Amino acid sequence: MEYEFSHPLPFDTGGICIMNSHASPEQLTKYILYCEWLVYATWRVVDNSSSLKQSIGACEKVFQLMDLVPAEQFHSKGVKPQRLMGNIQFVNVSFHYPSRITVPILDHLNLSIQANEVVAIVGLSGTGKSTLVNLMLRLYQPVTGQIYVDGIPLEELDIRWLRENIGFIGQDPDLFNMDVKSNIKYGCPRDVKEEDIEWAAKQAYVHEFISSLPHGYQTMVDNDLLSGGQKQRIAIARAILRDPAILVLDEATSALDAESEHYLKEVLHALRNGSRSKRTVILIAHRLSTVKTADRIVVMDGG
Ligand SMILES: Nc1ncnc2c1ncn2[C@@H]1O[C@H](COP(=O)(O)OP(=O)(O)OP(=O)(O)O)[C@@H](O)[C@H]1O
Repeated sequence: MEYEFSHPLPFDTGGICIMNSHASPEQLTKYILYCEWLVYATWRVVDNSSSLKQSIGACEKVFQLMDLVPAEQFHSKGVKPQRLMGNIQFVNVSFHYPSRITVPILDHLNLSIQANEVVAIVGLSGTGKSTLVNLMLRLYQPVTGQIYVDGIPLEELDIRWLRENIGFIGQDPDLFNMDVKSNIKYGCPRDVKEEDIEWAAKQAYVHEFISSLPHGYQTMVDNDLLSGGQKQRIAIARAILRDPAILVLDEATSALDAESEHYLKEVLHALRNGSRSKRTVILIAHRLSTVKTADRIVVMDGG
């Protein structure tokens, strides 16, 4: 609006100046153009000022986050054994979430998982299957009891080292908006070759699917382009590539079609029998077909 109304003023004053021989037509043209640019620039600045204010607000939040001191557990420099074998022991573990202290989730749980064992954890919804994994990843501390990994109490281990050695694949893993190869490589701390990426994809039974994409491993993907089962298999390949001693897989409760269910069964079979890929596998299972592939089934019932 202001931009449109700016025209009459320079024309009127300019016209008077030309008639009085105070300015030439060329000077008037320049003057009008400069006025237009000035008004246009001012108008754009005013127009963008609200988003500028929003950006300043967002920056403040980012700087506040950057100033936060990391939690105490990330400072601790615990034990970093040469190699993780993958033995896990829960001894008399009881737990309730800090926000719901009156609701016990685990009550004196004892569970021993041997290295290279494939254990399926089953149970009704809300019985504490994911909580078990949360405790193992040290996202929470048991209220009483102790968790041991290879015989070492969990809190004595370096937390970064521990988490680097545990691969976790959630029910609905996220893919990043980049090509499949980079998605599989993401977070891998060592240098990997193309063959390693393909090997991991083959282990996760997703190589054929990736090869059928228009640009194979170079195809750009994101969360919305692939099905839940395809995303989970790519996430399994990502986890396998890191070669963790312990792999935790939370099987999707929904959105897993028959084909993906079949593939998942094959993946578990490969993880159990593949010579290069021996590791402890904990499967939070929701389907009988996948449970059958496990060495042992643990039933969670009332903590
Ligand atoms: N962060 C949390 N804070 C408080 N309560 C929680 C939290 N996470 C889970 N719970 C509660 O703890 C109980 C056990 O939850 P958990 O997710 O471990 O069960 P689950 O067996 O894995 O369930 P599902 O099969 O549905 O995934 C539930 O009652 C849940 O509501």
